[in-house]
Amino acid sequence: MNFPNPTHATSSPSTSSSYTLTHASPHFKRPLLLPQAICTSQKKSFCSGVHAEAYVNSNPMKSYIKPVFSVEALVTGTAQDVSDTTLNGDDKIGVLLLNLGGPETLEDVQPFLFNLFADPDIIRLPRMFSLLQKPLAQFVSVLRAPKSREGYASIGGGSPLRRITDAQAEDLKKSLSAKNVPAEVYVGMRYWHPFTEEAIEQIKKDGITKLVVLPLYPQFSISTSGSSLRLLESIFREDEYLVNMEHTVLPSWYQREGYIKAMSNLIEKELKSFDCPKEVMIFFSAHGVPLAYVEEAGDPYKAEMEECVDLIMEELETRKITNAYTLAYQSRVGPVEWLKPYTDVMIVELGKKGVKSLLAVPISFVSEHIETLEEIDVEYKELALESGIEKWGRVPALGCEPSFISDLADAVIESLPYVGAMAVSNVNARQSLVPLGSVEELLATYDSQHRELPSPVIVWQWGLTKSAETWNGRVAMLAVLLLLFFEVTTPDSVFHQWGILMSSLR
Ligand SMILES: C=CC1=C(C)c2cc3[nH]c(cc4nc(cc5[nH]c(cc1n2)c(C)c5CCC(=O)O)C(CCC(=O)O)=C4C)c(C)c3C=C
Ligand SMILES: [Fe+2]
Repeated sequence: MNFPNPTHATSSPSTSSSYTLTHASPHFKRPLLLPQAICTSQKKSFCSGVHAEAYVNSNPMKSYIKPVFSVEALVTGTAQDVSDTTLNGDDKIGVLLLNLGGPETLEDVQPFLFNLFADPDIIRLPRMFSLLQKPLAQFVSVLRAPKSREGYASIGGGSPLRRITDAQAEDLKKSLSAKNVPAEVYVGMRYWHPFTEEAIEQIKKDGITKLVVLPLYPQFSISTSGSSLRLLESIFREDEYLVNMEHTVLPSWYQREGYIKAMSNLIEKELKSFDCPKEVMIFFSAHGVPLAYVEEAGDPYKAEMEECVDLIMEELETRKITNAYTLAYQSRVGPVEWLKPYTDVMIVELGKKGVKSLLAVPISFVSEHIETLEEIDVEYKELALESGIEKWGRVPALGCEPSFISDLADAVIESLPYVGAMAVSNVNARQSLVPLGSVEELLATYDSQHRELPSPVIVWQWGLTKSAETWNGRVAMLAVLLLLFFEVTTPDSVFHQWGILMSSLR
């Protein structure tokens, strides 16, 4: 194995005084888990003469930060030099795009929410109560559905996520083909159609031999890419075909130059729509996660988000754009502490401080969805205008932006030399041998003890306001407590049977 010497691929963030840094780490201090950019790049030629930038990480345990990722190969010393790798003529390449999924109609909303809340990476109950996951998901989804349905009704009656992700898949396929890498691109959603299981069935039918797994989240979180990869891992583990299929995972890709440039282009363009672009505060708004995910389970989400924002601001600075900027976290649910600062609180504060122009930049997701179209465009805009901010703008999500799609295609091509087989015939051995190349390793890095996490959803229902939702929440809480009580006091709990019944909702 011949790895290049580590070098710093990213320079330290600008400390230009023209930036107003209002997020939590004023001196860009990063927690220990933060990816240190210990990689270097080499130009290599492979795959029908395609030139690609291949990144090789020198530290297997930190490989999650790199676009090209195969911990298992690195750990076992089987990583190949890129130049040694060619695709043989019989190879059929597949790319699996992983995404969240969203309800397509208002009738889909409750079962979609059920799937979301049934995910232990969203609500992680204490181990002894894990059988209550489905009854609880049913309960919470029924309670949440009316509010959620209202939101989806206001954006046209359903989530645009499937349509946009399908379009991204199609464009990615075209872009790969234009770069002389013919590949099939599949979409596997976590909580709604087309489910990951459906995508996998198609991958098997099509006889794919090399698979690149690409979660459509630029930054890694246990609750998003982590959850999708955990599901994928369990599907792989059960299946002889998949165990023998070569694959690799790109766990997060926010550091890619193409992505950073594409985001910067959108921001630069949108700034021009203001009368005085220099006076606009650039307001990055990321989807939040409960604080415990980061502080207790080791989710790198916050660190990756902060670094991502730094990289975008550095890129803008090279274009002489040195606006003040802020990073805040939106969409929190309930009084458990989520990542701070909160978007709504920050908007009010900025208004009080006399900020007059704000450009919102959704940063954690690459498609328009309910939280851009409703939460940012309607709720936060209204709040901003009430708070004294006079001019409001919003950067669109990347969607099918050609330079972004082209960069995703490059990321896929760069990862091809790192696909590796996990051909283990012994089922028991498979359990301990990281079936999905790097996935288990990756999850173990952050979530090694699979600790109990605070359940944002139950607590979120337990508010102190006098709204109807609060009363729903209190009833919900009472019912949950009763459920738990019966579960531990009755010898043959009825809730087991509920769990079985509810699995049919999937
Ligand atoms: C990086 C993005 C996301 C993170 C992190 C994330 C964590 C997370 N989400 C919930 C609860 C809900 N999320 C919902 C919708 C939703 N979430 C994301 C992205 C992230 N979630 C997206 C893109 C969407 C919208 C999909 C669409 O249909 O357009 C919902 C449902 C909508 C609603 O009722 O508000 C819930 C609920 C938690 C609890 C969580 C972290 C633990
Ligand atoms: Fe969410």
